[in-house]
Amino acid sequence: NEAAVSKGLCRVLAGLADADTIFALSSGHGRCGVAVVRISGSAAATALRCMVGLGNQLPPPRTALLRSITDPHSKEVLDRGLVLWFPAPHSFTGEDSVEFHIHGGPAVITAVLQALGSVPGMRPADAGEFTRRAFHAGKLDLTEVEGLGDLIHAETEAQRRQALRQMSGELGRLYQDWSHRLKRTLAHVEAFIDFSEDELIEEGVLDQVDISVCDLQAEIEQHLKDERRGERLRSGVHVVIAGATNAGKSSLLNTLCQRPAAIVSPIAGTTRDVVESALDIGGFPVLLSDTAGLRDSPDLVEQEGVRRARERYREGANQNNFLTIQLISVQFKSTQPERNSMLVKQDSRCLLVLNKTDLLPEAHREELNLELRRVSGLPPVCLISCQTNEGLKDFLTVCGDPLSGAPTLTQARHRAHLQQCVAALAQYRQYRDSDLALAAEGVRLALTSLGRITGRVGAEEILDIIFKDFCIGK
Ligand SMILES: Nc1nc2c(c(=O)[nH]1)N(C=O)[C@@H](CNc1ccc(C(=O)N[C@@H](CCC(=O)O)C(=O)O)cc1)CN2
Ligand SMILES: Nc1nc2c(ncn2[C@@H]2O[C@H](COP(=O)(O)OP(=O)(O)OP(=O)(O)O)[C@@H](O)[C@H]2O)c(=O)[nH]1
Repeated sequence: NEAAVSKGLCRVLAGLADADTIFALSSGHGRCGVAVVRISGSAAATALRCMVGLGNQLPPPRTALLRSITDPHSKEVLDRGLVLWFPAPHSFTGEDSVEFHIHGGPAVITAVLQALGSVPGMRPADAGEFTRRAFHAGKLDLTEVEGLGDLIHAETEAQRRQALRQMSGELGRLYQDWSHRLKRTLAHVEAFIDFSEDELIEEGVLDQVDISVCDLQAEIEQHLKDERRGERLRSGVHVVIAGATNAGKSSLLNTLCQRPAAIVSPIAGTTRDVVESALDIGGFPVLLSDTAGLRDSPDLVEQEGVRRARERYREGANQNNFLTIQLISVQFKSTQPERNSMLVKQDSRCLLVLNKTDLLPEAHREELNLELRRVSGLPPVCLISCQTNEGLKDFLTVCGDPLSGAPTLTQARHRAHLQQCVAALAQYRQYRDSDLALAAEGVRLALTSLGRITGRVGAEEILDIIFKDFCIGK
């Protein structure tokens, strides 16, 4: 009972906290031309009235006015800036909101924030609190909130595009559509359970349900089969260049990052340390590593380099955002160690690239390509030359894996819920003939899993996780 009381108390306190009016600097910190201070909550109008001379009226909604902004107590003018009034519910948060667009000097910002803090009922916002309020007001679903968070962190074009699509509700709509279909399906199953004995409902209804469940499961499974492209784009890809000594690994790194980051020399075994460079390849954020060429060497320093290279491949084997470029020189045939240096485990996350094509007569290319496939068992082979830059464009296209039209899964969280959804649909199919109540429960579970993605179910527990990456003022 005590626990219940304290839980209730917490909820009341949380309710009170939510009733606060919050304010924050929404533009970035540091000197800037214009800074935006946002205010949201029931006291927003009060703050506006006591800091801006407006007479008796509030300004027309969503219209910028140039006004003096004053301290509510001393009446001193703090700045002259633009003032906007967004009455509820037509604001970002859905609450009464005000914006001050002021000059970006640190002293101006501090003075305005201090003045706001002195207005009763106002407090500084926590990180992500404006967006949290927008979520609670139903302005955004969780996938849109996540999209917004990603947009703020986006560093490359492809990241920006993916985040914007998600923020605009593309992914949310897909999950919402699946939810609606499942709800209809569940209604049919429940109707069948309730009414079939009275023969008020025909047998065919369940066949229809079977088809819907099957179709949906297939669609979700297809959506899951994306090789985690969306997630990779979100978090970036780690690419390691592997291969024998002198294959041209350092040359490739230098060509891609357009600066002499790694030492290139005709002496085999030049690279020892792992050399890293952050790149933007076709909009994908990529961390590229050059490693020591794999070979047995009596040189102690080179042995350490080879050990570090192997360690890097091993680390990568367990990460899903890891790609290996297996680089091979066209001269590989003549050198047995090159063959030995090929990575043992080769899969779709390993790209076979053939370097130094400038040394290869045109007529020999196809032959070599075939030979390579035979030796490596890998399908796509890119042919490039770091000397002439031939083939690099095609190589980047293959690497860049540009975004296709369909909305992509972007978060491991979504994947987990979708997998639960598929498992629950399988439960329907398993019990459909033996125990229809249990089968219906499967459909209900599947619906719950989908609801968790958009935050219609059990949002509170994950809100804190999502918002921890948000900045203050967002
Ligand atoms: N100055 C300023 N710029 C900004 C924001 C902001 O809050 N302030 N944003 C903050 O993220 C982004 C824009 N997002 C916004 C989203 C919704 C509404 C809004 O007022 N929505 C109302 C009315 C919609 C309409 O008129 O169509 C609503 O949803 O009811 C405002 C900004 C980026 N730029
Ligand atoms: N002709 C030709 N030579 C190349 C090409 N790419 C690299 N080379 C030369 O091949 C030699 C080895 O290049 P590196 O980039 O140092 O090779 P690496 O794989 O990093 O070598 P290690 O550090 O020994 O593992 C250098 O002399 C390069 O100039 C190419 O496309 N064509």
